[in-house]
Amino acid sequence: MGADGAGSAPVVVDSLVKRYGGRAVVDGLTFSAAAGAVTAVLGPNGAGKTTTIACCEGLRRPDGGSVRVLGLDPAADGAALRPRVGVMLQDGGLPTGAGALEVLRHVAGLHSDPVPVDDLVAALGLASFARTRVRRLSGGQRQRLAVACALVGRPEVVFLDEPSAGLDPQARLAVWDVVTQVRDAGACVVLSTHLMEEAERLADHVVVVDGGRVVAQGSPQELTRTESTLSFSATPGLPVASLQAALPPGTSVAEPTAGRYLLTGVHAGPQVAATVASWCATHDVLPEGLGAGRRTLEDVFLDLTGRSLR
Ligand SMILES: Nc1ncnc2c1ncn2[C@@H]1O[C@H](COP(=O)(O)OP(=O)(O)OP(=O)(O)O)[C@@H](O)[C@H]1O
Repeated sequence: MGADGAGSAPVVVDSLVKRYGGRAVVDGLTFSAAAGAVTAVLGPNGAGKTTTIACCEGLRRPDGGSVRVLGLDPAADGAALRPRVGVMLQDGGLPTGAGALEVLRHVAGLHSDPVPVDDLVAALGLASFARTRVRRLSGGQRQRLAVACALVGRPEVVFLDEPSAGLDPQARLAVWDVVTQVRDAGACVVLSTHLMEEAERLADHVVVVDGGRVVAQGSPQELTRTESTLSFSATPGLPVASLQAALPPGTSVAEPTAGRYLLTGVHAGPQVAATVASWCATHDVLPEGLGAGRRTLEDVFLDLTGRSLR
């Protein structure tokens, strides 16, 4: 979705560059995020996700390229965007002296048609710490409160920086449910994450970022689609050209990370598996985990960058 109709999308990031001390930590990043969809900016620590989201929120000024949110410049048009955009910062950014519910009520009061606070309290499990001061909340509690504050104003666009980082599995599911509801109500949700599962479960469009650049983007299905893939693990440094030569023409064999072998361009049927097993036997190699399967986003990232997301 996200890349289609980019000109009219609620969020359009075009060739964004952000430098710190002369180093481009965001280096020509382009993507757009559609209404009624979750767009996940997925990448490892330091990939530039927070910086990108901060530029979208108007908290950082781009050094190059442009960001448009609802057709406006977030760095210059903050006052016009504030009522229409929900923001959740990675460190919470909440007043620490007030009680959790007090903070949420206060934020709700800034909006003309807020979501009933009790609904968010129930959906995100905030009741048990409603009266606790923000500074005394655990990281996960603070995180859930920050998500509630980002959503309470029924924003047209929501930016969530690592919304479920540090949450226990139950709280994570609660956040995913709420985000899905907001998306289904028509909002444009942009979130950053390094959690593969979060991107796979939540996102309609995934922008895979590494070193401040987009290395791939598409729906999780598009990114992981492949007619057939066969993989196995074995001793690093096997002669892949020799294995490739033993397989049907069009097959390609790669070792994206040491000791992990990936076959693409071939129908991964029993014959191919048998050929791999036989080649391994000839080379005195035990192929562990030899099997066909859909690639995960983790595989995609690994294949594109040679590194793991975690
Ligand atoms: N204010 C700053 N001054 C200098 N360098 C910065 C600043 N903010 C971020 N960086 C650097 O920019 C790079 C990208 O950081 P960013 O926080 O955008 O990455 P990220 O993808 O969000 O990572 P994480 O998953 O760890 O939050 C990192 O190398 C970081 O150290």
